[in-house]
Amino acid sequence: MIYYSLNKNSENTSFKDAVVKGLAPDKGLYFPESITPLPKSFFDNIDNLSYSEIAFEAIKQFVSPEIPENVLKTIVEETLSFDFPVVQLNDNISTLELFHGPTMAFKDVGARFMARCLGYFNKENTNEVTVLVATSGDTGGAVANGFLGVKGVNVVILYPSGKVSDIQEMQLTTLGQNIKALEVDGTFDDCQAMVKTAFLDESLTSKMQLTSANSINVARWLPQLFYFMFAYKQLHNKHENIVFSVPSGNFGNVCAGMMAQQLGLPIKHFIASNNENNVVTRYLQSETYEPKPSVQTISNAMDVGAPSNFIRIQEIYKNNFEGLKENLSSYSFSDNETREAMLEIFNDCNYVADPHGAVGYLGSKAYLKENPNAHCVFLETAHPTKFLDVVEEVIKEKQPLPEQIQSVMGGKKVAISIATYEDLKGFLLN
Ligand SMILES: Cc1ncc(COP(=O)(O)O)c(C=O)c1O
Ligand SMILES: N[C@@H](CCOP(=O)(O)O)C(=O)O
Repeated sequence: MIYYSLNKNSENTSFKDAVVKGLAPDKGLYFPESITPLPKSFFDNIDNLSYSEIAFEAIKQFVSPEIPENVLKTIVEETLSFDFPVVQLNDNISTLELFHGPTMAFKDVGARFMARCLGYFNKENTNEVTVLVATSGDTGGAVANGFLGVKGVNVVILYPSGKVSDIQEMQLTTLGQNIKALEVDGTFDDCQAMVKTAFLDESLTSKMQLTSANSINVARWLPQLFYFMFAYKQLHNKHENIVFSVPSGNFGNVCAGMMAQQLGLPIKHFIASNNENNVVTRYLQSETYEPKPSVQTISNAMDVGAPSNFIRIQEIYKNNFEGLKENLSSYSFSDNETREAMLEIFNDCNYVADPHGAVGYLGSKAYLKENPNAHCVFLETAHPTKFLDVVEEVIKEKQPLPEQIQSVMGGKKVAISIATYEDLKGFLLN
């Protein structure tokens, strides 16, 4: 597949180069040159396909010819070694649980897929690659886990000090080996801006090969389209009019859902469910795109003021505002509403949701008021115990800790404090 830069000021490139570079030289995100829908028979036959078979068919065109089919099969099978169950909460609302991987958030699939692609491309390369990651909570842990011990790859994670949960912080600061954590005096947007600046800094890029493991990177972002296909497989015999409510921050996940739809997946509509960081909710109301500094919320991984992937969404819709509005609704909710939703889901559905999933639930309810015939699936993007304080305080019940969470408890935090881009540069050069 050929990829082009959305800033339209760099040369087109291959999948391999897009993965190894992360961001185009003109600072644009890469986007595939074409999307060929899968045949109708693929969707008609989806009941007979395993998750790995679905994923293989769905991603093949985006990674070939650089990743041969036999290698891709192995990458996909290794990536998807856990479950993605849909749980029905009532007649109109289900949740797709995306937290059964090693770090218990939906980032595990993209991180594992990308680590394997980079490992494959790096096999014969003796040069080391430095993977820079900005995280508001979950990407950092997933990338740390996915890339731990990968030969020739150094990972540097930037996270906003005091703005991630305790468990998220342990997941990204305690592993050691080739994983380094930088605790930034700032917000997630500051971390993301520093990472993007580093890619453009020739005094760095002339000395080291930098890439990104944020959804900037197509190998991290595109595998997220699998989720929507996995949910469809589980639901299409029971429900028509499937609508996905995606708790959104950097907008990679909902944009990946739109890619699944471009491949032919019959999705009726998307809902981008936001916390108070609601640049896209405001855009759909006013047609004015006005990023603002992020505010801190209990759904911290969505505390993003300037979402990276919105430009990819604009590209899918060719900047047609009305076309986008037909396919995407967006709502924004306060922390109080989120807490009330967590309690309602617990009392009415006997289900424990995390704050991000609860925002997705609220988006489903808001949409259903106007569209009562839809079946809404909100993505449960992280396990509730990653946000133990908030969850236990709201539902007033102790939660058992899954093995994946227990395994990082009590680890020794190692992180270097930084405040400016110059600090980051100094760290990388040393
Ligand atoms: C738990 C959780 N939910 C939702 C999101 C938002 O996803 P996206 O950035 O793809 O919009 C994130 C962060 O990416 C997250 O970690
Ligand atoms: N919410 C994310 C922010 C980064 O998103 P990404 O999908 O671009 O990596 C996080 O948890 O770090």
